[in-house]
Amino acid sequence: MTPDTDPLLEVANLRTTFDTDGGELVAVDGIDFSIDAGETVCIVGESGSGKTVATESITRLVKSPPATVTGSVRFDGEDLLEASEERLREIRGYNIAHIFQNPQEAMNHCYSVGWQITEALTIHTDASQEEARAKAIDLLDRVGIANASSRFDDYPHEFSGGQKQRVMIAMALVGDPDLLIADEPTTALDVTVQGQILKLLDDLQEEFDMGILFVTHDLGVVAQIADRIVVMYAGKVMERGDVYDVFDRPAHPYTQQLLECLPGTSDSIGGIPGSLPSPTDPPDGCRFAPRCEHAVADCEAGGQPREVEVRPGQAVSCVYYQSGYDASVVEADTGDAETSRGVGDD
Ligand SMILES: Nc1ncnc2c1ncn2[C@@H]1O[C@H](COP(=O)(O)OP(=O)(O)OP(=O)(O)O)[C@@H](O)[C@H]1O
Ligand code: NI
Repeated sequence: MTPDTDPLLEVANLRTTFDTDGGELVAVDGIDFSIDAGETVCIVGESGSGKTVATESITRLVKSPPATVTGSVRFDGEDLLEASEERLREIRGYNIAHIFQNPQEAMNHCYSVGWQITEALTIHTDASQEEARAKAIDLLDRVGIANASSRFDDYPHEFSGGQKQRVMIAMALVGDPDLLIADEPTTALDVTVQGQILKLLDDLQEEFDMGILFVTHDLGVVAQIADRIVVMYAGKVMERGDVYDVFDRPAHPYTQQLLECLPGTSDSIGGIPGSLPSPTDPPDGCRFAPRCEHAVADCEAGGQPREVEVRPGQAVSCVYYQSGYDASVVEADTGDAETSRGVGDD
């Protein structure tokens, strides 16, 4: 357990909206989460839940306008939403690194990968070209690019998809970031390469004591890497907690359904019935209520239910956990055979 120190990143009441022709689109609607050094937090949720917008709001990568970002994002004691654009550029190049879902888009085709990796280092530190080159080659080697020194001057198109993703990781890690934000970094890759990259992130995390914020809708990946999990739905947090607790005893019906849709389980085909509500016109009450088999009238009134802690560190935003309701109605039957692992001494 981490001692009682401030988290590395503390996001509070983060709200990101876009001005669209259809009106104000609320992509992220007042969410909170934190990450400690050395910890991996996964944000999960269906497509369109606001995962990417939330993570890109942290260093204000979302374009403004049309985006408006409010709330607070404290990183190492500094509020990034108050920081100047110049300061943010410095932070992005050095303290908080991003790996984007699509390496094609994030890389510049006109420059060699070596140049692209070293650029951040030469801009943000007083490293010489030679030092930067040596570090880049070391990183390329460590992310598993064979013959790294001879590939330094190759251009992006000379690398396969999996290699490009590794190059992206090298690029992200060159400044020894304190926080790595990885948005579906392995989705496009085959399972073997995906496994290698997850292992690599894990190794590097241990070495650098990096915090990792990892976005995915693949709960299999979450199971491999997460310490804690934040379940997002339609711009809101539905549930959060230690990954073992949430997987063993998911409290929110949405989390339960997500877990039932894991590949290999009986309901995995087709996903959760229904679709996300309109982000320009979200429903009253719990955002998930229109798709929830347990919903009662109170689920469809007021705002998203306030979060209730169901066990230390695990909190859920569901009417059934409010006073006057019987949470056993929604409590998951996770099937003891599948989760026979002993619940620790928490
Ligand atoms: N630049 C933008 N302008 C307007 N709306 C946007 C913009 N970027 C994202 N959105 C909207 O914000 C909502 C959240 O999108 P976001 O990309 O964060 O979802 P996500 O959870 O990352 O989904 P996925 O799993 O598909 O990546 C969606 O309704 C999306 O259409
Ligand atoms: Ni996304």
